[in-house]
Amino acid sequence: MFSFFKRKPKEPAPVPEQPASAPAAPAPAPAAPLTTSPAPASVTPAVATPPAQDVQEVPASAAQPAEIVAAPAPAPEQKRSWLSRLKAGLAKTSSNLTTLFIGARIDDDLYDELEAALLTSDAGVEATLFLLDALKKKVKEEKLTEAVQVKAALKTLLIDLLTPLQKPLVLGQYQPLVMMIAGVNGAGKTTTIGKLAKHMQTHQQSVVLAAGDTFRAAAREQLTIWGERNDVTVIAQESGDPAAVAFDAVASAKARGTDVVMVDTAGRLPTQLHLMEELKKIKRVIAKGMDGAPQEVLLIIDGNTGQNALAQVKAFDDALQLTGLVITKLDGTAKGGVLAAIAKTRPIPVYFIGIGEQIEDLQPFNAQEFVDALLN
Ligand SMILES: Nc1nc2c(ncn2[C@@H]2O[C@H](COP(=O)(O)OP(=O)(O)OP(=O)(O)O)[C@@H](O)[C@H]2O)c(=O)[nH]1
Repeated sequence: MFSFFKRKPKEPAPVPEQPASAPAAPAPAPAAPLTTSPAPASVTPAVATPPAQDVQEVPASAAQPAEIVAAPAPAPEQKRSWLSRLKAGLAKTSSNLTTLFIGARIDDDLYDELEAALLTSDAGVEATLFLLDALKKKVKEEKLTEAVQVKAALKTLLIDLLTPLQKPLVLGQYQPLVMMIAGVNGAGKTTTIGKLAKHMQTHQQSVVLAAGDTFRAAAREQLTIWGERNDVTVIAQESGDPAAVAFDAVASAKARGTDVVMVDTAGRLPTQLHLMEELKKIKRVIAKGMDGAPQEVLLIIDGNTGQNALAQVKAFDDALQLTGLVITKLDGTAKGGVLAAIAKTRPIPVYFIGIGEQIEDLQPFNAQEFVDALLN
């Protein structure tokens, strides 16, 4: 049910036929500029792959007016299945946050319990205090008297807090779109790349992968085998310069007119400064291969990491200027509140969340769905 948006060229407005004697038709109004306002969360693929000679390094939007067209809505049963799996995945975080409302009176004890529950869910001090303050104000202003109303008010506040994180990953804006993927060891980088590549393929996007995890030969082999099985070109090198692998992948995509390049990188801790420098170098070298690339720099975060995730976001963002996050392994974690911490402290778009190992377990982040699953 992965929802995509398609960017397609705008049809020129039809010019009505004029009789020879009629005054000249007025010049057509200039095409509306491509909207940059956030559309509903999703990945956004684009126009069909152009032939290699048409490959451009400027945004397609600059060359050709385009519009974003929503993909057809998913079948209701697929949507239900995702929502119920999301709910099941978030059950641990959810039970901490919801049981305290059962039969509760609205008093200091309730607020204390809620504070403890939010902190336990790793919402962090800043977001927790912000939510509690706003909630107390709302309870007073709206004269709420029932715990269930307080819970509903919390839901509204949480949706408001998380909605700025909801942003689509736009595909088709660049040829190719170059995505660099970073994160600590085991966060789910390679798995996420695989899932995204499959989703993109089903939406007629050609993909090339750069096996930039040159530390582990096994990682390179794993990606190469995966690519062979799934008909995705994988650029890998025996020798270990991840920046060179990324550069080659971009060159290959430009030559072949491939839509998307995803550059895998080896896992590293933000405290390993020389490895963070290596990431910066990979980014610089990609830019030498294509002006403005990588247009997307994603950090993959293990949802079980809790507050440490925030430290990761800050460190990787400082080093790489992240454009998006993917939060994996939200299934089975009690720390799903970390999204609130991110929203309050470093609101970088969360393009996708993962709740399992299957392809369909990675979906665009939707604040309303997420909070519904958390607080219902
Ligand atoms: N339960 C669960 N497991 C996941 C999810 N995403 C990834 N995994 C698992 O997490 C493990 C690590 O995933 P990888 O994709 O290898 O992680 P990585 O970041 O590439 O790891 P390194 O290459 O070691 O840095 C694998 O067993 C994945 O199947 C998820 O959303 N839920």
